[in-house]
Amino acid sequence: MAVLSVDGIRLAFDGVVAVDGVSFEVGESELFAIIGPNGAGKTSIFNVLSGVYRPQQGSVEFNGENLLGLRPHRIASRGMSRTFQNIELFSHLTVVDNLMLGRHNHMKYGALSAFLLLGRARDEELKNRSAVEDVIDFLELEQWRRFPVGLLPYGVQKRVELGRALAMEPRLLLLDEPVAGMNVEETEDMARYILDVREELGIPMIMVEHDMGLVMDLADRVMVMDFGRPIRTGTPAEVQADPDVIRAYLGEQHRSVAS
Ligand SMILES: Nc1ncnc2c1ncn2[C@@H]1O[C@H](COP(=O)(O)OP(=O)(O)OP(=O)(O)O)[C@@H](O)[C@H]1O
Repeated sequence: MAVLSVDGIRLAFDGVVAVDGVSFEVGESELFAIIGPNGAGKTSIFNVLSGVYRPQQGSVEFNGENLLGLRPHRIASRGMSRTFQNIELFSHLTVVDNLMLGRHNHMKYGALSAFLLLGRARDEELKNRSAVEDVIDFLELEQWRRFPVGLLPYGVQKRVELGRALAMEPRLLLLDEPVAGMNVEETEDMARYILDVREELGIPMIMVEHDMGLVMDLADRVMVMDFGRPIRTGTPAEVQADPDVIRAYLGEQHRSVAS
């Protein structure tokens, strides 16, 4: 069954068509990748899914519910969680505190009650702390937990951002260029964590990424975009063999990936 169904999305800004005729589905536990050259419309799709932009046409259903018109925080509270191309963490706060902020959707009680540890607020605080500890274990962040995020190596900061998204206990995870700017070792580490998210946590994901090796290794299916339109959706093998894709986008990269 599809977790997410996107049908016929069109998004334009004052005559500039960012996305047109985009339809796709993401299944349970599926890792769905969106690729395409700069300006192809990938980030715009994420912005439509997370409620930042409202498309002029089309529909988005998440677990059977229409999302169009909902504000970003409402969509997040339904279980759609996102990481960003440029890290969006509080650099002066520690790893633990940044992860706790990822729990805000699960917080009903105010900071004062939590501080005073009153009744249900205390139970909630304990539950949130325990969820954050699970994320720290899962992403092997123990040694960094008390460091301000801004002092950490870049690859670890990206991992903390994934952690913040996981702390929300998402039902769908949107990863916007999770390995951008990483060296080979950091990329391999991140690839392993992404696979663990799918295999151990069973969370479906949509990944926008320029690293073709990573996409072709990890994704179950890939949608290739060009000038705002999808030109092919299929398995990595199908996409890499498609003459339109090779012509429009992969070119030399395809041959080096395939060889
Ligand atoms: N807020 C906006 N106002 C006007 N035009 C926009 C806006 N956001 C995106 N666009 C345009 O929409 C098109 C698609 O942009 P988008 O950022 O979605 O592409 P992308 O595939 O994510 O690119 P990249 O790989 O560089 O991140 C581009 O022509 C871009 O200039």
